[in-house]
Amino acid sequence: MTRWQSDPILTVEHLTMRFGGLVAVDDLSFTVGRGDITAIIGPNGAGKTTVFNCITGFYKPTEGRIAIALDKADPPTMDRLTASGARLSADRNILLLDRMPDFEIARDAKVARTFQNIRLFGGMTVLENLFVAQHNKLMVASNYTIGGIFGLASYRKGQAAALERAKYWLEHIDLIERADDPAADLPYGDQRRLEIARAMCTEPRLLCLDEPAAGLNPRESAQLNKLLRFIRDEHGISVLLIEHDMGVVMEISDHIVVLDYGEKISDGAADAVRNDPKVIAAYLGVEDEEVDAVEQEVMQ
Ligand SMILES: Nc1ncnc2c1ncn2[C@@H]1O[C@H](COP(=O)(O)OP(=O)(O)OP(=O)(O)O)[C@@H](O)[C@H]1O
Repeated sequence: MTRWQSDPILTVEHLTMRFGGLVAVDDLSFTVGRGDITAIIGPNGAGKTTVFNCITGFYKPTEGRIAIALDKADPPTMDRLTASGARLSADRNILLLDRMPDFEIARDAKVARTFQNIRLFGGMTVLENLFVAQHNKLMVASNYTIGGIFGLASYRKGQAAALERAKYWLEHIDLIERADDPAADLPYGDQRRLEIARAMCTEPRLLCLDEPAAGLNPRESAQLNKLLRFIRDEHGISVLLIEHDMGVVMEISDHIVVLDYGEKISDGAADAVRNDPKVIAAYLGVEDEEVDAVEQEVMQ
């Protein structure tokens, strides 16, 4: 059994998102395996970003359930939780993201996200960008008081740990030499990796990346692949990404979910999805009736 079947960290069930009369996501169900790199792919307008916006709390889904399981997911517990109207199960193992505002999804469920367009603080240094990402943790260490910031040993310890974490990620994205430069001065590919490092400084459980390879040259794409593999293999973090660059998707994904017009048309390992006639048809833009013909061609 695959990890997305036996140990899902994220379970999306019957997710529907309507904007007026437009159904952007239509009864979508899929899971994300713990420790897997999972890609959501599909043609423009397929609903990928809308799915991300529902998972990260930017949109409240019209219908459906989105659950994070800290440890092994247990469907009966999930059902009891849904029926109870609460957002956290009694055993504190399952969180229902569709019932949480975005800041709680980031803070409590530990879902981190990057966006299609780069959202670094361009005027701040590279190091400062990684430091501000840890603001929440530092505020906890200060006991949320000014006295804490100036006096508490826990704050000083938290500050030292935040710096260590920032340094660690700068070393792993090969930007330690640029730590004091403004983030806006970095080449585009470096800025993309810095955004991912910034998300990693929040110590997420699930890292959601919206088109991380967009605009990268082949060398930068290779660096990105290496970083994402490192995050999965050395840190065991589950990664969910939206990506149009099929080179990146096929090379690093353990699991691929394909959307078209808001519906799931394929779901499986890279090889299965790559050869799925429905996926080929969606990308080539042929009509439904022509899928059979495409299937025949692929099989030959
Ligand atoms: N806030 C919104 N209000 C109205 N319609 C929206 C909204 N957000 C998305 N849509 C529509 O929902 C559909 C899915 O859009 P979405 O951005 O999720 O697709 P996508 O697969 O991410 O596309 P792309 O690959 O081009 O980024 C599109 O028809 C889009 O116009």
